[in-house]
Amino acid sequence: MQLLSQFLRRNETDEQLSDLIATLMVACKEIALKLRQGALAGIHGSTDNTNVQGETQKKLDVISNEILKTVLLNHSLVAGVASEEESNPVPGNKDGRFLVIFDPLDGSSNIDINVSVGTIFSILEAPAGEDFANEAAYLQSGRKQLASGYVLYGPSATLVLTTGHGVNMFTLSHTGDFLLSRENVLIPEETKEFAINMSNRRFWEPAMRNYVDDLLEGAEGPRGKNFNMRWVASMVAEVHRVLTRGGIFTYPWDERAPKKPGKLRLMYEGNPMSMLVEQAGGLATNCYRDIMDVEPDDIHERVSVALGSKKEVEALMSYHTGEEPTQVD
Ligand SMILES: O=P(O)(O)OC[C@H]1O[C@](O)(COP(=O)(O)O)[C@@H](O)[C@@H]1O
Ligand SMILES: [Mg+2]
Ligand SMILES: [Mg+2]
Repeated sequence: MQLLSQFLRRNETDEQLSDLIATLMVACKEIALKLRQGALAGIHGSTDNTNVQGETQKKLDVISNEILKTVLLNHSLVAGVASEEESNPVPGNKDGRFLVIFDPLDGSSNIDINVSVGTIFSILEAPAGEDFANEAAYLQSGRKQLASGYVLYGPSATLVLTTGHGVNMFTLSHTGDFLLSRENVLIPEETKEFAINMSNRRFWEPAMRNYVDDLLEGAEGPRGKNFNMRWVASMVAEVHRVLTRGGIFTYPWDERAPKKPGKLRLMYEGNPMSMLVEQAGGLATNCYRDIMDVEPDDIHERVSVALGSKKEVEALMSYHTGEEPTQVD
């Protein structure tokens, strides 16, 4: 069994980047421990606070955010962090080399019902001479990411990581180490499984309605095969399924908030997951173009997401031939 640190060394990963990833895992292990204790650790329920996204913060959203901030900002290589749960980026060491962007707890609605949640992260180079309290330094496209990944807190805690050379999985052992459990993950090109929140159907673009309607027609319809559907309501769990056995996951634009390009966040969710999916041979798009090509204007910017098995995402895109829906003001 190979330790995460041994694996990174064997693959000649930049030493400072490896050091940062190890530090991130210190924080994720702490979150995993809290989750394991569940109600006994006082992590269930909501706070009275609303975050910058306008969402009520769960207790564990706040706890995870604090753990990540404390651990990362104590690291000399970290110039600053940006979090889904923070209104503004938080500066670290002005001479640090990295920026870390994270969704401390993804799938928050699942905490209280004991279903999988996760931490998603994206690592960027800190541009020299910038003010790391200001979001301008962080507004880099997904293509600039040095590394990205997530830790899925499920029946086992699993780190899924890319440093730009494929995707690998590491499972947290009883000794507290992340051990290599799956190497060179590749997403099958074709699938018969899709994931979308069907309750929003009436708000989607006609192209998305037509695509999903055709999937539902099954073997008798234009797609000529039967599809199955899954919806966990934790992006980490959905992406993990896609990376493990293929599939398509989409949270598309919808007209409930027409000025927002989608529900999910470009910097905290869209970009890191897109890097993993592309590195595993899949596609990650906003239905019209690659998510990692979107130039961010705002640290909390939203994005429409359609990712997974290459041929299925291409099939979805072939329905989207018109103009992209309006983006932010
Ligand atoms: O409840 P809905 O609308 O189906 O949304 C589920 C989606 O929202 C999210 O929970 C958003 O993430 P957060 O929990 O970090 O806000 C995704 O993980 C998931 O895909
Ligand atoms: Mg999230
Ligand atoms: Mg979150």
